[in-house]
Amino acid sequence: MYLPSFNLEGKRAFVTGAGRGIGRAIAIGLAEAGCVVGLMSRTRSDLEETAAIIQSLNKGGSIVLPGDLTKRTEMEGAIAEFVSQAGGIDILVNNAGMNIRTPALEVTDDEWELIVQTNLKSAFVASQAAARYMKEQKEGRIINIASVGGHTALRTGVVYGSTKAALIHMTKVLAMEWAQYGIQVNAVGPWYFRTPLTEKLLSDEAYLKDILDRTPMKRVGKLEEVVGPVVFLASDAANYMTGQTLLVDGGMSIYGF
Ligand SMILES: NC(=O)C1=CN([C@@H]2O[C@H](COP(=O)(O)OP(=O)(O)OC[C@H]3O[C@@H](n4cnc5c(N)ncnc54)[C@H](O)[C@@H]3O)[C@@H](O)[C@H]2O)C=CC1
Ligand SMILES: C[C@H](O)[C@@H]1OC(=O)[C@H](O)[C@@H]1O
Repeated sequence: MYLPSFNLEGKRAFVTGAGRGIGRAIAIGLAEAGCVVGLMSRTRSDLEETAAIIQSLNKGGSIVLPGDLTKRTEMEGAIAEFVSQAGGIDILVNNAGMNIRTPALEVTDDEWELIVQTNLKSAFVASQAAARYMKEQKEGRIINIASVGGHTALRTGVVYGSTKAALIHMTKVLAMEWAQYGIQVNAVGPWYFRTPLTEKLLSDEAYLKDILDRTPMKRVGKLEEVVGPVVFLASDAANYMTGQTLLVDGGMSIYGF
C-alpha cells in the first residue's frame, strides 16, 4: 500500500567526520537501519570507537578508513577502498566540517582556505568520487550536512556561513545534473546540537540564552533528531525528493517577532 520502507538493510553508506559528534551519530543510525558504514575522519582511534559501538549493535557493520578529506588523493582513496571492500556505495553523507569564528575584517587567507577546503571542496570531491560509482549502479543518495548558517546570517563566521550556503546550492545543482543517473542529492541544515564543535559555545550561559531566545522550541537539538532526517533522505520514503534542504532547527529559521 502506501507506507514506504525506511529499512536500509544491505545498503553501503560512507560518512565523513564519523569519528565524533553528528557524524558518529549518523554512522550509528545508518548501521542501526542495516547499513554497512564507511567511517572516515583523521583520527583512527575515534573511528575505532564508532566502529566498536556499531559492532555492539549486532546490526549493519563498518569499515574504518582514516584520512584527511581536504586531500583529494586521501578522499578519493578512502571511497575507492570502501567500494572495494563493500562492493559499491549507495549513500554518501558529507558531514565533516569545521569553523574558525573570526570577525570578517580579521579573516586570514589561511582561515578562509581551511574552512572552504573542509566544509565545501571536500564535499564536492567526495560527491564526484561517489557519483562515478553511483552512475554505474544507476542509483545513489548523497546527503550534505549544511547548517542553518547557510540559510540565514549567523554571528559565528562569514566563511563558515558562506561555505554552508554554497553547500546548499551545490546540492541543488548536483541534484539537477545527476538526476539522469538516478542519483538524488539532498541536504540537512541543523541548528545547534551539543558536539565537540559547539561544546565551548553552548557552555557559555549568555550565548546559550541568546540561542534559546531565537529558538521557538527553547532547546538545542538531540543527536538522534538530526539522524532521523538523514535516514529518511537515504530511504525509499524520499524516492521523489532531490535538491532539497531539510532544516532541523527547533523553529529557529522561521522565528519572526
Ligand atoms: N554541532 C552543531 O551544532 C552543528 C553542526 N553542523 C555541521 O555538522 C557537521 C558535523 O559537526 P559536528 O559533529 O558538530 O563537528 P565535530 O567537530 O564534532 O566533528 C567533525 C568531524 O569531522 C572530522 N573532520 C574535520 N576535518 C576533517 C578533515 N580535514 N579530514 C577528515 N575528517 C575531518 C573531525 O575529525 C570530526 O570527526 C559539520 O559539517 C558542521 O558544520 C551544522 C550546524 C550545527
Ligand atoms: C548552527 C551553526 O552551524 C553553528 O555555528 C557554529 O559556529 C558552529 O560551528 C555550529 O555549526
